[in-house]
Amino acid sequence: MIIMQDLEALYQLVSERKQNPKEGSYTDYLFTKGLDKILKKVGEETTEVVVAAKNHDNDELRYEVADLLYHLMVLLVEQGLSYEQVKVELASREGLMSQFKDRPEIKNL
Ligand SMILES: N=c1c2ncn([C@@H]3O[C@H](COP(=O)(O)OP(=O)(O)OP(=O)(O)O)[C@@H](O)[C@H]3O)c2ncn1[C@@H]1O[C@H](COP(=O)(O)O)[C@@H](O)[C@H]1O
Repeated sequence: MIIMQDLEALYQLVSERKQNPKEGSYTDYLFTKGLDKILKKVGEETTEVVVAAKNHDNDELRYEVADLLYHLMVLLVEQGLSYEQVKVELASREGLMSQFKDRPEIKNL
């Protein structure tokens, strides 16, 4: 059993499923169904995160955030965007977040 220590490892596993489909794999099922199905799952899991947070249910929130992160990794692989590119984007924002009132819009940097 692989222990998913971070999102990079999860992304790699999902990516591997895309390259080498495995029968009975839920990830393979999503790729076979295609983008619309993946997007529906992202939307559904996002809503479940919102509801869990609204209900102050952190057990549920933990579970739903994990579901959402997994489905986001599937979306990245489907769209051909690497998790590394997301990390680079996050890194480019370092040091900007504390100046939230006067800082320029991230898209204008
Ligand atoms: N992290 C996850 C993960 N999180 C959630 N899920 C699946 O996401 C689905 C979400 O549940 P839902 O009830 O919303 O959906 P469903 O009713 O099962 O199916 P649909 O609504 O999509 O038709 C469940 O079937 C979960 O098993 C995941 N499936 C896989 N992974 C990881 O991906 C790896 C590879 O999985 P397989 O591709 O299945 O081998 C696993 O070892 C895990 O590490």
